[in-house]
Amino acid sequence: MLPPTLIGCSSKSYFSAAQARAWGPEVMAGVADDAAGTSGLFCCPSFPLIPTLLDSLGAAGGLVGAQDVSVYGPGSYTGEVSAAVLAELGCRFVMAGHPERRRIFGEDDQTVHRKVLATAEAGMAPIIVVGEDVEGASAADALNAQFDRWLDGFPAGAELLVAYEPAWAIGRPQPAPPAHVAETIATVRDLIAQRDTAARVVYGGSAQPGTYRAIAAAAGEDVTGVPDGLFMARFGLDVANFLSIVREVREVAGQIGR
Ligand SMILES: O=C(CO)COP(=O)(O)O
Repeated sequence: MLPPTLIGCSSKSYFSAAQARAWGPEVMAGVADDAAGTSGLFCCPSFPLIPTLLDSLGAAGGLVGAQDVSVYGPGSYTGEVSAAVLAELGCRFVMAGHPERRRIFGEDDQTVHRKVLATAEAGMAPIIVVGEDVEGASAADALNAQFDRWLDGFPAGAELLVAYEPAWAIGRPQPAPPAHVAETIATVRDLIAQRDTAARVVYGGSAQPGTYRAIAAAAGEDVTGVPDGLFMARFGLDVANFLSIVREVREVAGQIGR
């Protein structure tokens, strides 16, 4: 079962090798005095930087994931990285369905679905990045379609991390409005409850200091609207920023008994 609170950073293709070498140990030092330590902290770096993060954050109890995976198993697929080798290295997660993969690299639902199944079959947890592409479009409609198409045949009881990341809120100065996030996280939990998966849900899309507290405030009494953590890119690259988000999420999650 995944940790109850998950706070992660996808470094996309931002990190240099030197930055990746520094990030893990600096994050570990920053949580050394925290009872929760590295529990639930994760990083999804680019492929060549995975061993670096496994040797630091991964060896200290944090989790490491890949940003992509081949739809094929090991074999004659030049340039591809199989789920088997990611699992062998020690990855716990593989991302699938990110709007950048769909928009820039043309990945369709079938490709996302194959990557989700390849990840689960190799014993890792897919991070499905779900959400509406256009501001104002129905999040529930988008989520229903993505859950149906991407999780068809998903193994019963397998681990899954759902990242609600509305495409229009990624790479912006501010995240999606907290009330919208809280409402949609509750919808994600409904969809999860309809399936036999051991899933957690996080919010991503310009997530930054203040985001988690604001979502929790917007959710109010209905704590089903509060995600199990956050998934950053830009605002997680800087260790001081990442650590301040870790402290905030842990404090607020503790207040609602997570
Ligand atoms: O795409 C993201 C994580 O997958 C989020 O990106 P930003 O945090 O830079 O908006």
